[in-house]
Amino acid sequence: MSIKQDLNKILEHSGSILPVMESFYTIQGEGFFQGHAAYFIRLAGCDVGCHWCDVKESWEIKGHPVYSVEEIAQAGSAHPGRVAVITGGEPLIYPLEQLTESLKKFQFRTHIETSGAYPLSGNWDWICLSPKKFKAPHQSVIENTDELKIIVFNKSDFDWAEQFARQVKPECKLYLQPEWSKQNEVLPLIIEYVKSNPQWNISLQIHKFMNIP
Ligand SMILES: C[S@@+](CC[C@H](N)C(=O)[O-])C[C@H]1O[C@@H](n2cnc3c(N)ncnc32)[C@H](O)[C@@H]1O
Ligand SMILES: Nc1nc2[nH]cc(C(=O)O)c2c(=O)[nH]1
Ligand code: SF4
Ligand SMILES: [Mg+2]
Repeated sequence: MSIKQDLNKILEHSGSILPVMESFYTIQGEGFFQGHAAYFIRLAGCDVGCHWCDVKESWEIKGHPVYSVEEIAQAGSAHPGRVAVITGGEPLIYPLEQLTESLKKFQFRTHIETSGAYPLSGNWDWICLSPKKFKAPHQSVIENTDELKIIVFNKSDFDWAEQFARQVKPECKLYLQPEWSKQNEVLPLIIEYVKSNPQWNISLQIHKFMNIP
């Protein structure tokens, strides 16, 4: 079955059940909450197709177990941290109201990592938008973004980043994150860019340096 057919089967349940590739209690390695303990829930399924995606195993829905939103939230509640980060895959391919409602019942703060390629759903304490050239982000996500995180693959990405910086709300945090395999090449450019444009910050994927999930 194609991802579309697998997706439609899940969508019949209106977000009460979701496919989970993995979940883990770790340290947020990126962006504004970098260094904070957080419970990550990685939903399966993405059709954005970034060629440099560091979790391509998350693209397919098939083969990943499906759980109720209560089971998903309950599993995380065993840990002392009270930040839940929903990532993927592209989490917004699913309606996420029921998941965020369940997480709130367990006193979680709800954070999302998204490309914004689908309309916003769910009740979020923090929205991190990492827009992609391969599928443009929805206005509903852009206007509610708390943190804009641009992946820098080459020097043309700085102008591209500024297009989004103009669209987010004024208090939105701005981050430039090197594409992992291009780090040696682009990090010096990012450093110079941030020194000249101090409204931007650098985000490195510190979990990869610490060898943690
Ligand atoms: C795997 S994605 C999942 C969430 C969502 N699909 C998205 O792209 O925002 C999680 C974060 O990792 C970033 N990311 C993915 N591959 C990367 C890479 N090779 N280097 C740096 N960041 C990467 C994404 O841009 C996103 O901010
Ligand atoms: N530690 C850690 N921090 C992260 N921040 C965003 C991640 C993601 O894949 O969404 C991620 C991840 O995979 N691990
Ligand atoms: S949108 Fe996110 S999960 Fe999907 S391919 Fe791009 S980086 Fe990977
Ligand atoms: Mg990751």
